[in-house]
This record gives sequence, structure tokens and C-alpha cells, in this order.
Amino acid sequence: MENTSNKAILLLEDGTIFEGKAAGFIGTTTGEICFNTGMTGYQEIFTDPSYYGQILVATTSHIGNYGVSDKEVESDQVNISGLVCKKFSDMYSRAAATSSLQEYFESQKIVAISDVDTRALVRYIRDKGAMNAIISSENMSIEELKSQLKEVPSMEGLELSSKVCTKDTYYYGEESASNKVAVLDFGVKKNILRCLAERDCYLKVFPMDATFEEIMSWNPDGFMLSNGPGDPSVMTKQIATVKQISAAGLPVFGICLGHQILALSAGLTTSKMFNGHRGCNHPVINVETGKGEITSQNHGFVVNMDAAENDSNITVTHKHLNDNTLAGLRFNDRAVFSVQYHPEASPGPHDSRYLFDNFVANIVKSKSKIIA
Ligand SMILES: NC(=O)CC[C@H](N)C(=O)O
Repeated sequence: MENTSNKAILLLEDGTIFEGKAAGFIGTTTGEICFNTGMTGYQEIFTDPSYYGQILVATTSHIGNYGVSDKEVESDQVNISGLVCKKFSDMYSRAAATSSLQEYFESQKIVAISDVDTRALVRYIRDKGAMNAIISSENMSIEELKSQLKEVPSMEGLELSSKVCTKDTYYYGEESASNKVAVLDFGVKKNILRCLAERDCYLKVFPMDATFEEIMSWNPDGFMLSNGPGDPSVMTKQIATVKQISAAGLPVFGICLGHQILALSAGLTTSKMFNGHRGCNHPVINVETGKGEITSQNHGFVVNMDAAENDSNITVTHKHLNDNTLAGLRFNDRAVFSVQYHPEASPGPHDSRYLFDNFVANIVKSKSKIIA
């Protein structure tokens, strides 16, 4: 059934329908539905590679009102598969903006639906848990959309990093910097690279299937394991490479998917959460210092707490204060640590930036030991 109005439909896997208005590119899109509670930073969210394959519901009521800017991207493309929002602004107001969100979505073929009761939708998903969904602004036949939706694979068991990670190695930062960090790219956010380069690090970014030998031949001083989309438990090859990396005796820092892969490489397990954590005001406690941190988060899987707490070589360093899930860990016998959240968060919060300082301090310490 062709759409002759500007109507759009959001259909959830369990048959629930939300109606709204077409925004962005006119078309049909599918993915796992999730919600982000951040009040700002929509362009950084849309371009975060960890959102690949997901339909995002923005709980903040205005999207598009400050336009988009070439400088506020976490990667070179929009990675969400679609957007659901309340008000999709036709107008934007900001001197630094380079175009409107509508133009940006049209150019990247991103389908959106606006004028949805996002409060009701989020409450619904929160009660029912993560599920797949389809948005269409071109086809109004519920039966056709239902059969298209049935073909969409579940996020559980899905490897998605290969869709977004670099295909070729590249360098980032100043070659004259004091520290060489090898970044294993599972879908890295640009701000992770910026945070390291700002701290006197020269980076070589490797594709996710790079071997340990290839990475070591660059002679790095430390390793960054990046964020990324999909289910970490099926990334067998990367888990094995990370096991070799963490045994190399050099400092390692893992963020989000990198944290999960590091945990799996140590024999811990991960599970799919009923609802993920996505927003920029997630409270975490640093168990070792007793200090609270407000963090930006975006994850749908989590490292299981019990096995981590019972592992004699692992210390759980951070916990999420809303649900007590594992938010950070370190190895007891080496300078290897990781967090489930985003210390590189842009536009913020910046409470956890100290983790980059700790990582670089570990590198400096490890180099001085090697020289001594
Ligand atoms: N931001 C990330 O790296 C996300 C990790 C993983 N894909 C998850 O959803 O839990």
C-alpha cells in the first residue's frame, strides 16, 4: 500500500504499532529498537559505530534543532538504522551548524519517524525488553511490514563490528608523540583517538581481524581495545587475539565492546540485557576510590558479575549504581583494565577522562621498567 500522505509507521516485533510523521529519507528500515535518554549530542550518537543495526528512540523532545556540523561526528557515517522521535525540527539555529538534520539524513538515506509518543513507547519497551522493529514511510501495509520484520536477525549472536571497522590500518596523531598505542578497531569512536592523541600518544589503528603478530611488529607501548556494535560472545577470533594481547605484558585499556572482549578472553561471560544502558547521565561508582562518576553509556550486553567477582585474578573496579551491573574491571597481575562505559564521551560528561590518564601513566611506568 503506497503512502500518499506524510505518514510513517513504527511496528514492533510483538505487533505493537505507533503512528507518526515521515522524517529524514523516505523508505523502510529495520533494526533492534533501543532508547537513549541524552538531552544533547544527537549527532555524536547517530554517528557512533556501536549503534550499527539499531533503531534509536530519542527521549529528548527536540531533535534537529541545532542542525549538524562536520566536526561533531564519531565516524564518517550515520550508523543508527533509523530514528524515532517526538519533534523532528525543520528549522535549526546555531552558527556552527553546517546543514540541517533533514538534509543530513536524506544524504545518508536514514529513515525517521517523528510525532511519536516517545514517552509511551519507551515505557513500553522498558517493560517488554529489547526487540526488533521496522519503520516505514513508504509502505503502509502492516502485513508486508510484518513479514519483512520477521526476516531481521536477533541482536543476540550477531557479529556487527566487521560492518563498521576500518579495512586498512591507519595512523592518527603526531608521529613525534612519546607513546605508541595500537588501537584494535571494533568500530572505534573518533573521540577515543582524540583523547589518546591529546595525551602524547601516536596511534596505529588496526582492523579487527589483524593478528597479534601484525600488531606487535609495530612495537607498540600499549593497546586500546575499542567500542563497537553487536554481540561480543561470537567474536571468537578477536577474543583469542585479545588473550594474546593481554598476555604481552604491556598496558591495555578496553572500552565497551573492547571491555567485553577482554573479559571473555579471561574466561568470563557476557549476557544480553533486558534493556541496555544508553544515555549520558548513568551513575557509576569507582569501587576502589569510593567516588561516583556520571557517565555516558551505550551498551546492550554486559559482563556477568558473579564469575568476575569470584575470579582471583580480576578486580571489579566499577559498578553501575542503578542496577549494580559490572561497569569496570582490572587484572590483578598486570596493567590491564577496561570499562563498560565511555570515558571519551562527547559532548560529555567528562568525569571519567581520568581513565585515559591512568592508561598513559601505566604506559610511562611500563616503559621506564623496560629501560631500567
Ligand atoms: N558501545 C559499545 O561498544 C557497545 C558494545 C556492545 N555492542 C553492546 O551493545 O553491549
